[in-house]
Amino acid sequence: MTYYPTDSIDVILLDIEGTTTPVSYVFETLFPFARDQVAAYLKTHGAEAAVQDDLALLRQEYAAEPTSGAAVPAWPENTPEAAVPYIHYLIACDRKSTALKSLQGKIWAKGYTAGQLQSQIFADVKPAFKRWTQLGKRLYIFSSGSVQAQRQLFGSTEVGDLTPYLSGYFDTRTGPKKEADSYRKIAAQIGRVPERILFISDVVAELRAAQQAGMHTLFSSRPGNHSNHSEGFKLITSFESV
Ligand SMILES: CSCCC(=O)C(=O)COP(=O)(O)O
Ligand SMILES: [Mg+2]
Repeated sequence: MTYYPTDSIDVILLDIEGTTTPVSYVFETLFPFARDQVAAYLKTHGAEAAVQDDLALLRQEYAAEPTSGAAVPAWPENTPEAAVPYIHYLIACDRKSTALKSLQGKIWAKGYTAGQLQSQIFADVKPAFKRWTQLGKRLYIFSSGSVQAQRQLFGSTEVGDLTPYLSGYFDTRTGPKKEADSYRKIAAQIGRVPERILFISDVVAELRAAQQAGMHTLFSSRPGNHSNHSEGFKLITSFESV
C-alpha cells in the first residue's frame, strides 16, 4: 500500500457521503426518513422560529426555480404543510439546498434522539480519527448536510460517539462545496493556510475547488459511490493509507 504523507498537513477536512459514510446510508436511510416525516414534522413544528427561517429561505429558492421545463411542484399557499410537495421534489433530485438541509437536520435530530437512526461509517474511519488526532492533526468536516446533521451523524454512529475527535464543522452556509472561495473561508476560520490542509472527498468538482484554493486533495473511492473516476486526483480506497 502506498501512503499519502501528512507531515506538511495540520488539518484534515472531510466530506461525509462517499468519504466517511456509505452513499447508501444517506440515500436509503436518511433521505427516506426525512421524506416520510416531513409532513408530520411541519404540522407539529412549522410555527417555530427556526423552522420558519428554513421555510423563508426555501421560499426564496423556490422563487428562483425555472418556470419552464422542470417539473417543479406548486407551492401556492404560504403554510408550512403546503411546502411538502416541493420538499419531496428537492429530496428526490438530491438538491444541495441550504434550507432543505437545515430542515432535514432538524427531522433527523428527532430520529437520532428517538433511537430510530444510527449512522453508518466505514470501518477504517474511527481508527483513522484516533491515529490522526494522536499525530496532532485537527479534523474538520465540510458537508452539504447541515452542521446540526453532521454533529448528530458523528455523535450516533454504530461504533459510538466520534465527535470528541472533531474540531469543527462546516456546511453550505459557509459557501457551496464546488466553489474555491468556500475553502478559502474555511481555511481562514480554522486559522491555517490552505497549504496545510488536506481535503478528502468523492466529488471531483469539490476537489478542484479545494485545490484551486491551495489545499491538498485526495479522491475517496468507496464501494457504492456515484463515480469512482478520480480524473487525475490521487485516489484512496481507505483512510488506512493516509
Ligand atoms: C450530514 S449527513 C447528510 C448528508 C447529506 O445530506 C448530503 O447531502 C451529503 O452531502 P456530502 O456533502 O456530505 O456529500
Ligand atoms: Mg460526498
